[in-house]
Amino acid sequence: MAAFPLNVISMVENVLHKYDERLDQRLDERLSDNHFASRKAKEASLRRNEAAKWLRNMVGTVGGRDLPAEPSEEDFMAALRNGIILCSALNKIQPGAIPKVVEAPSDADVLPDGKALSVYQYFENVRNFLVALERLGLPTFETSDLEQGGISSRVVNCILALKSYNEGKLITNGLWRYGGNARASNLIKPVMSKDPEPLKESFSSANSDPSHEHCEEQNKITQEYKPSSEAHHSGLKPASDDEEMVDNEDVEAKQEKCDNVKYNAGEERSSKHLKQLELDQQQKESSEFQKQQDLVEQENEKNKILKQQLLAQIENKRSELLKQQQLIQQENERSMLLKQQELAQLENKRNDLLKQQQLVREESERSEVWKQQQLAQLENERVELTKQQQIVQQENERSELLKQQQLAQLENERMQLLEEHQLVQQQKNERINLLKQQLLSQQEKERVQLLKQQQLVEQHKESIQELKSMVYQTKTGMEFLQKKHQEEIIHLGKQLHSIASAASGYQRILEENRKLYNQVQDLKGNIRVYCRVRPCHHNQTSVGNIDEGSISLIIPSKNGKDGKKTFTFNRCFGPNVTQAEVFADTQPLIRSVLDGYNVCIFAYGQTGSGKTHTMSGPNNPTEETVGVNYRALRDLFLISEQRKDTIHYDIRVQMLEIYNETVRDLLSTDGVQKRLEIRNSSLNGINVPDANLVPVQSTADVLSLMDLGFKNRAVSATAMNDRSSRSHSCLTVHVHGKDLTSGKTIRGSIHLVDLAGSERVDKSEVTGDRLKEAQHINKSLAALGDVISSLAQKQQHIPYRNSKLTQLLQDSLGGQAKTLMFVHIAPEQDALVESISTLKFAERVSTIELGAAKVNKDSADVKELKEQIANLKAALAQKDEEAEQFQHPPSSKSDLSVLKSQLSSTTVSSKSGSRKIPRDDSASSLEV
Ligand SMILES: Nc1ncnc2c1ncn2[C@@H]1O[C@H](COP(=O)(O)OP(=O)(O)OP(=O)(O)O)[C@@H](O)[C@H]1O
Repeated sequence: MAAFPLNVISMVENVLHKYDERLDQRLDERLSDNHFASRKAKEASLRRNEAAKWLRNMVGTVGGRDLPAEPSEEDFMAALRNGIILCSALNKIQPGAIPKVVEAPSDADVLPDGKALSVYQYFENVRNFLVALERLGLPTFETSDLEQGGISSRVVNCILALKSYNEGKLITNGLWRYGGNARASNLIKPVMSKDPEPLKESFSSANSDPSHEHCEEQNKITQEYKPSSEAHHSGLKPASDDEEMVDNEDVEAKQEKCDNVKYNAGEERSSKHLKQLELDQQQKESSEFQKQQDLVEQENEKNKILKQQLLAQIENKRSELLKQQQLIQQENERSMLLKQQELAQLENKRNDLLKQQQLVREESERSEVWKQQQLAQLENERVELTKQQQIVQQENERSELLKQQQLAQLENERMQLLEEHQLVQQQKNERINLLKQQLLSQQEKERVQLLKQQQLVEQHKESIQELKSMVYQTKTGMEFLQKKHQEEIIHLGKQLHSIASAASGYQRILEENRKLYNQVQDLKGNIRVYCRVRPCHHNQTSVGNIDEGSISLIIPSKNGKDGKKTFTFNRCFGPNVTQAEVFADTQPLIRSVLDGYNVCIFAYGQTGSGKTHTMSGPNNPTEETVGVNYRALRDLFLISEQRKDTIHYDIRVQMLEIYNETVRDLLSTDGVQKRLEIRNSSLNGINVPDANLVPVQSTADVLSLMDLGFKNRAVSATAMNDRSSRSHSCLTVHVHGKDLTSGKTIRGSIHLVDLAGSERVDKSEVTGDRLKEAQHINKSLAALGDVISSLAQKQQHIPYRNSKLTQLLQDSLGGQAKTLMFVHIAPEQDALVESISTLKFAERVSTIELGAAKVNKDSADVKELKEQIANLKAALAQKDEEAEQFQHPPSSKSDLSVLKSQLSSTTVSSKSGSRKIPRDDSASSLEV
């Protein structure tokens, strides 16, 4: 947690601690102050109430109407301020003690000036009262004590003293606790009284007979409670009936008391009674005290509860504060965490975005390059197409022209023949008509000249004979002409037949040509091994001399004299060889695939030696740097396009991966990587039925499928190369062709195999899964070596079943199949051991010697084949000539119907396939 919240917490804790301390202190102070003050107030109010109660008893409720039973200090002072109640009470105790009391006007009485009596007018009452008290020796107070702000306790003390005096006077007739001295008693005189006797009387008889005293007392009491008329006379208002009754009861009780006293008269009884009274008084006081103590205790109890409540409240507040602190702390931590998470998320998002941007950029660059390539390709195709269209058009035009010429010629001939025929017929008719006319005239003449006519008949017979012979001659001439035409038409038919057979011969020649072509490929070797050295990453190269067919490695020795090891292959490519040069020897095999052969191209070598570079090219390939895969596919589609008039090709693609001896479909789009089985069927040969076999129309189609395949391919990191492929990938193009003339079908395929890195296990510093992968890779590569070398040695048993790789490629690794292996080595000095092991493997599978021997052995055949090809070319030239001849129509005339039938049969045979007798010049660059 940050330092800031800690400081805050400690500060809050300090403040709380101090607050607690102060709170405790104040509470204590308040409790003590409150306790004392409330106790005092309580006591004061008790005393005030007691005084009020006594005064109300003394002056009656009516007289003391302004004085409530339990008055507040204010009310109490206000009620006594005019001194009437005080004077009345004193006069009750000591009648006539204050002879003149200034009375308050009754409610009905209204002063002349309409105002209440002023305070000063009552001052007289208070002053007289105080003087009387002084005389009685009772405690007094200042007149100002009755005003607001005065000391009420002094007034209350004074009244309670008067009360005690009265009680004492009633009971002990002068022995009372406030004074009790004779001086005080003697001093009591009526104030402003003209008749001081009553006072004198009462105080002078202080030590007289108790019974007398009691009687006196009774008299006084009786006097005190005289009928209302007397009370009225003494200045007090008459009491109400209830009050009167209570007073009477009091009087009766006192009377009874007096009677008892009388009854128990005597010193002893009197003293006992006094003691009893004192005890009562003490009990009363103690009960009073007890009450006060109880009140104090109750107060304490209440204070305790209050304190506890306060403490509980404080505790609650403290715990609430603590909770709030914790919540704040938690909130701070949570917000810190959230901030960190947000930051992390933002960072991740930023990284993702950067990656995506990078990917998008790469993708767009790549697609741009591909677009350009495709555009170039399309342009080429378009140009090619235009050329072909032009050629076809010219051919059509030429044949159309020929036909028209022939037709025109035939029409001319027909017209000529018709004309000739009509002429002959006309001559014949004319002659017949002439003869008829002559005969008619002759008969006429004969009729006329009978004799003459006989002679003439003889003459006519002779001329008819002549005419007959002439008609016969004409007929014979016609027949001769007819015959001649027939012969000519038959000759034309023969010519057509020979042209048709020349066309089919051309197909046969093409077929033979294909065979010869592939025989030549065979002679070059069915298994060919090429070595390729990639550019060195630093100066210390282990590669010595590289010539066309061999490569030597420099073997350093400890004695400083370096050794040299040479390896021989079909061809060796140095670091500066272009991709086109590498592909040059592969190119003829693409035609073989379209001729129905199986071809297998491998890239072998340790990780980082350049396998992918050879097969696919660098990361962003250009027209010059694209690899074998692209070039092979480009040629495949180009040749199939060139042959489209004679053969229809169906091309399909499969892309498989062999990882840890399991076959997986790299063109799977559902994301599920199933383990696939390799099957061998009599119809389709070796195949993987569950893998996707996608029909393609162009190189672009294959490239997009390859992209999908590369994405699906398992690529994992090793200590040597972080882009190392740990599986074999196999792109297979299946070609199914149908000859449009003969209906024959052709099946061929090409496998483009990028093998997994061939490095040794110990050097890869791998364990666990990686070790298992490496073991599987090495095992399958060894199995491939075994199969190829067994094939090269023409052994009886070929161990195809030792690995999934050889099982999968079985159809393309034997018989007529062609195998090309590009062996890659890294030229660096530290890769020397690996390079030697790679080249040894390659030499083992290489058939260079066998191929060479075969070339030597069959060199005569090659010559013969070359001669055959030359002969075939000559034959083709002859056929061309014959075709040329066909363009010139026969000059002789023959029967029209025969000619027509010959022509119609020629057209039919032309439709059935010999319409065009191509030399296929456009394909000549690739074909042979
Ligand atoms: N003939 C070459 N000319 C220029 N650069 C090359 C050549 N051959 C390989 N390289 C470069 O060397 C590096 C490693 O090559 P490449 O990735 O093709 O090796 P590899 O054997 O396919 O490795 P892996 O087994 O990891 O796939 C790449 O950067 C590649 O571009």
